[in-house]
Amino acid sequence: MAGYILALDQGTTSSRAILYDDHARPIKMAQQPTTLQTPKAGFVEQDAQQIWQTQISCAHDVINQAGLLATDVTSIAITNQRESIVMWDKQTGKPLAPAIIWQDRRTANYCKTLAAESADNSMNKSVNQDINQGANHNDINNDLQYDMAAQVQRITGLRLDPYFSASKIAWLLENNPKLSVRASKGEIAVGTIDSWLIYKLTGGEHVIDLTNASRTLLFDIHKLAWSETLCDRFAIPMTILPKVLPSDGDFGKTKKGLFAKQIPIQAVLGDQQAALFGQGCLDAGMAKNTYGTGCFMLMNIGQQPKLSEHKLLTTIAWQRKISPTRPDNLSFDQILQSGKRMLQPPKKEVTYALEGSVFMAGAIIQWLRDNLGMIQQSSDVEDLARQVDSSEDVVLLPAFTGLGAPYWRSDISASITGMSRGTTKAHITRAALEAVAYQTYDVLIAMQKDSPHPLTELRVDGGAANNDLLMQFQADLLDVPVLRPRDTEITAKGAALLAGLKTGLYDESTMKASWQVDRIFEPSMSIDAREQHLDKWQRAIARSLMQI
Ligand SMILES: Nc1ncnc2c1ncn2[C@@H]1O[C@H](COP(=O)(O)OP(=O)(O)O)[C@@H](O)[C@H]1O
Ligand SMILES: O=P(O)(O)OC[C@H](O)CO
Repeated sequence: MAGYILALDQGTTSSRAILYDDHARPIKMAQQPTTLQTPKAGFVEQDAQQIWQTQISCAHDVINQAGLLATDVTSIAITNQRESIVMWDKQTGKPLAPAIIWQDRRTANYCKTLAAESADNSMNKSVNQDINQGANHNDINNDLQYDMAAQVQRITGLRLDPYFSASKIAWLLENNPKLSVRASKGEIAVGTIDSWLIYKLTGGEHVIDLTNASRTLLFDIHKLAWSETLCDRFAIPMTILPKVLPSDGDFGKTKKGLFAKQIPIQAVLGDQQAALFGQGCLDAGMAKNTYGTGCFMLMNIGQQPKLSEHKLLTTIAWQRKISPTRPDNLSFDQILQSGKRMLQPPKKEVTYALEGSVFMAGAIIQWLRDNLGMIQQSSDVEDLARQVDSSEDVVLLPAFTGLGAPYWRSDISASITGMSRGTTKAHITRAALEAVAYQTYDVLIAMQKDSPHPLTELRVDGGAANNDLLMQFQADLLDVPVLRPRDTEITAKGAALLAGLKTGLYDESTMKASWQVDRIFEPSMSIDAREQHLDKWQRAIARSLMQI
């Protein structure tokens, strides 16, 4: 079978389109930057039309640059920044507000108030109904009164935090009475970035994949459906939410005239889930860390949605149709002769992941570049940091938008401490890189407590994973080998692989062959040095948590 898969990767800082051939090899990429707006403290927005325009323009460019025709493309796969939301008019498709981006903290107080609330009786009743109907809720005692945050975690696997979509949608409705009225009349649609792109690509489908739905704070990860209880709690009419499909579902075809032929959209995954898939972390216990704008460590935990006891998230890694395997010793003829009972339909299997979300990683480097002008481009950071042997006592605590996992403190701010008269920008940039690795260390420690699987290696990807100094320091801190694949555009590849496996363009051997190691960073730091580093970080964190 021949053909190409067009993967669309809509990230926080850019839109990308990559074409993969029938061996899942990337043959061409087009990329365009997108702009973040921060109109007020805590607000982080993007122009939804710019997201669409850059994405579709990359899609056209990459096909042209590869010298292909749209007829050569068998499927589109989409992967995207998660949690960010777009609200649009169902009739005209016009965005009704700027996209609110995952980093936005405008709803911090709202979430804090909700988190402090005890669930009222009606809420309890409703949640208990959810609990009784759902098969796999962990540790549930119906007699207990749960507070809102605990209920949110039980239903969604997430935390009551402004990071997720629900409070962003609630904010838009609350602050725009007209929108609220129109929402109740079913005139508007809301969705995450995958939904928005699919709507624009197909000219009207209002759908979302399960992994993106699992980041909204409105989705029951046990029952695999929108939670009526949480939609009520956030006052979000369920009619404005998209229809949820499996990650390898049929998301519709591109509308006529967009490409020379109508191309089916056959796989959609949130970007971190796509990276887990693309890194080949298909077995429970395998983990990856993506160093992009933020840093997201995900560990495959298999088919049970175990809730974290250490402030991590439980999220849906993917839902795929799995064809039942044929009994080894029987031929298809024998199976047919023994009756149709053995020919079961494909199962839809859900895989879950534990996740530690760190809000600022590569974004710290952007801050050094754009706000302090210390470097011209992000990749310059390594040479500058190498001008000194250590960051000495300098610690950069990157709480620019609060701290994510495992602290979840939206109320603390960023700081640089430990500077002396001799401190140079090289020390500060080195401390910035170290902060990325320290945050990952904190997530890993929480993950090890939650998971029965000891981490034996960490697969890495994302823009900042190209930084050798950072990757070596990461391996030293974690004390496990860090494996960087040759192709660090793993997010797009993960989505493309899923589409190819669904359509039969790829098989398991394509999947195996597509992951090749570029470099293994072996831990080499002495125990003493490692402890000194960690001690310096932990003291800075402790000081900062006592702020306010
Ligand atoms: N060599 C590098 N060292 C450290 N950070 C880098 C380097 N190259 C890129 N980055 C950072 O990586 C991020 C871009 O990575 P990418 O995976 O494209 O992010 P996203 O998908 O979030 O848009 C930017 O924040 C940039 O500052
Ligand atoms: O755009 P990225 O790669 O920084 O990813 C953003 C995440 O999906 C946010 O949860």
